[in-house]
Amino acid sequence: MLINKRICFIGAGAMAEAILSGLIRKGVVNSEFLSVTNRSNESRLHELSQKYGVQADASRKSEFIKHADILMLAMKPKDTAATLEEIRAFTHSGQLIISVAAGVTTDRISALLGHDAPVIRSMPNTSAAIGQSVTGLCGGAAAEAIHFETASQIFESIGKVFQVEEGKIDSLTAVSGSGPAFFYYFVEAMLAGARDVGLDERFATELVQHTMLGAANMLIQSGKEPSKLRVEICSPGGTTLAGLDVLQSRGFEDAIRLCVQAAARRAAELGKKFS
Ligand SMILES: NC(=O)C1=CN([C@@H]2O[C@H](COP(=O)(O)OP(=O)(O)OC[C@H]3O[C@@H](n4cnc5c(N)ncnc54)[C@H](OP(=O)(O)O)[C@@H]3O)[C@@H](O)[C@H]2O)C=CC1
Ligand SMILES: O=C(O)[C@@H]1CCC=N1
Repeated sequence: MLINKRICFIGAGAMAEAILSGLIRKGVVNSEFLSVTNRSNESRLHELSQKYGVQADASRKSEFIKHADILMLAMKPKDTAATLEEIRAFTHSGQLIISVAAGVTTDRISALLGHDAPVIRSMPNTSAAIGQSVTGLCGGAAAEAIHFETASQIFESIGKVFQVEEGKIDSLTAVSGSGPAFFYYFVEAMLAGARDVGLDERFATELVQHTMLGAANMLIQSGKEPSKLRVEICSPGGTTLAGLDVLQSRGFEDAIRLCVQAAARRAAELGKKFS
């Protein structure tokens, strides 16, 4: 066991489950040190308590929060203000606050808490569910190296961790937070294309899954630039160039760049909207 601290999750959704299951699976925190709270869904708390052995009793919400060393804010950005107003009386400046809420700034969280507890803002992604998240971390004014170390330990249990300045976290959100969805959309389109050229769905799914996996591993293991890897596949007058010509003429690169820009803009807008 690496972290000997009580962690209370405020929010019991998909992201909370991905993180707490990673912590337990990797033995970073003993399940007895974990508590989970939500707004009203008691059956969800029961499910998490049965599945992971965490403390999840709706009637003990204020007690869990008071006694926690770390509060993990895992509610939707739109619910952050109401939630912090509800729980602030049970929080104190000796706690480490870690938020996963997209767009909500550390200043905003501190203002809502009304004290100067250290705040770390994180941006994981849904691959956390299989221990392969990419998580960005940034800190508020009171966050020190020790707080980053603790947060890194937590998020390393569900994948890779990168520390960034807060000014860059909206951009990171667009790339690694939303990125899996953009990738899945590309895969959906590949599957539709595979059907168009006469492959049956199950076979096409296997072909596409393993092709994407191999290509992703090539990117990491070969150390080559993606453009070089792409060019290596293109035979003059061959199939790949025939396909790429269509992507280029249909503005594929522009579409992806505008997509990432729009996502980053929305992260910033969420921050303003909930500030
Ligand atoms: N999905 C993704 O890819 C990523 C999401 N995130 C962030 O993670 C956060 C959580 O997302 P996700 O897990 O998908 O959300 P969910 O909607 O699955 O879960 C939200 C949880 O917040 C709880 N909640 C709301 N109000 C309160 C309250 N007052 N007190 C305690 N709990 C409360 C809800 O409880 P109840 O059900 O009872 O209403 C629910 O358990 C979001 O802020 C999102 O931006 C970050 C990175 C990636
Ligand atoms: O779509 C969203 O707002 C969240 C943040 C990153 C992934 N999902």
